[in-house]
Amino acid sequence: MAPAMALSSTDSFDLTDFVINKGNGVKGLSDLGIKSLPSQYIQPQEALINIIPQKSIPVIDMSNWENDPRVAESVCEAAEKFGFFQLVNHGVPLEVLDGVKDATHRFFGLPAEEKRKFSKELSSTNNIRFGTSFSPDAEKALEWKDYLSLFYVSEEEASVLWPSACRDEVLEYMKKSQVLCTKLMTALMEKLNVKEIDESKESLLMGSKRINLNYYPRCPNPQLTVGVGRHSDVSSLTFLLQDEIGGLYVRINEGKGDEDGWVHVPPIEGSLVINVGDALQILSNGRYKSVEHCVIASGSKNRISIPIFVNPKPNDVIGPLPELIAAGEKPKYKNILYSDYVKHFFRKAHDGKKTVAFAEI
Ligand SMILES: CC(C)(COP(=O)(O)OP(=O)(O)OC[C@H]1O[C@@H](n2cnc3c(N)ncnc32)[C@H](O)[C@@H]1OP(=O)(O)O)[C@@H](O)C(=O)NCCC(=O)NCCSC(=O)/C=C/c1ccc(O)cc1
Ligand SMILES: O=C(O)CCC(=O)C(=O)O
Ligand SMILES: [Fe+2]
Repeated sequence: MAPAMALSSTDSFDLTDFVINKGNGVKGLSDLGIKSLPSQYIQPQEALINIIPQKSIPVIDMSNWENDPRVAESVCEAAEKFGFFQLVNHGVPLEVLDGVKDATHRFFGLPAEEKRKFSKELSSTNNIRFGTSFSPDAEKALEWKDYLSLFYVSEEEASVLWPSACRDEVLEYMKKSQVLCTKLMTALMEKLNVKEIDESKESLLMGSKRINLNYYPRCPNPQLTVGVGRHSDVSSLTFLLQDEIGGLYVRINEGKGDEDGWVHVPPIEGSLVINVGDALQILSNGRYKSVEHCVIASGSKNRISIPIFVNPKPNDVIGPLPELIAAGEKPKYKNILYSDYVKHFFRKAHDGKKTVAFAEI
């Protein structure tokens, strides 16, 4: 490791150049051994959260999925009430989960010049992007996170273009989680009286996938910044694999008096965290909740997480499902081209639940 450094505003060190342009990311900063947080990462006070220690999101054991309908019922209930739950005994092999976690460390352990080949500026395709923070051009304060984002098109494209340090393990994880994805979507749809997932529904619910590898290095003054600011996902469902460090917080009882606050999602070995995204909130006409969440940085450990965002296809038009409107529900959202919705999300800084207002009637 490089000798410990103190960066201050008087140093001639060009942080943007080092972190963003040269591809060192916040991992590069952390590896320098800096002793205090650079001012660019200091978040305004309102970004920091009120934590409720005694509450949690549901943990659902899927062992009896096939012969006990109460398991599917509890998934639907959790998606309605919390928008977030953890699954254990979900059927995705533990070796596959360990494999993709190792691969994530392998990718971020590459030299900056290697990772930078996948940056927006140098990548040969928009479907692959290595970056830092969320939307550095639009943010008042940067976020303490590096990422690799992979939009899945085909095995062929992945085998040619994805980084070899993580490609095989990422593909295996995506493949092995598909059965679980179909099970959950089928149950969530049945509860809405949508009996069959035909080709067009399949496209709307799970027509495209993006996987992100997130790296949150050890941070000096972690309480002054965020790993990821408050946001809701724009997916239909997100499958999140986190390591043993912790730091993910979910909002509960939004705006409902003094219970309003944030609960920790404790790491459970072998579990997957599932959350509803904006697309499913819109499709279900607000029945399933896409809930705000954020990540607090760690002062002592390097954390990784690996979300699979299961989405509509970019060219799908999303809006409340026709079955719900036919049953007499008043639509709460307009029909909107999904790629327009996603572009709107990516072009601004994280701003809690505000993205969905873009689709509200
Ligand atoms: C609109 C997409 C994303 C890109 O299409 P494109 O034709 O390549 O469009 P652009 O290259 O013009 O990208 C639009 C904007 O999004 C930005 N962007 C393009 N991918 C990215 C990218 N992975 N990352 C962060 N900016 C990007 C991109 O930089 C650009 O911003 P700007 O340069 O300011 O105009 C297109 O692939 C699409 O419709 N995909 C649909 C499936 C999809 O990706 N769904 C999103 C699931 S991701 C999700 O739910 C949550 C993600 C998330 C991620 C980080 C968090 O901190 C929190 C949450
Ligand atoms: O790192 C985590 O636990 C969550 C990350 C997240 O919310 C996201 O990538 O959308
Ligand atoms: Fe998220």
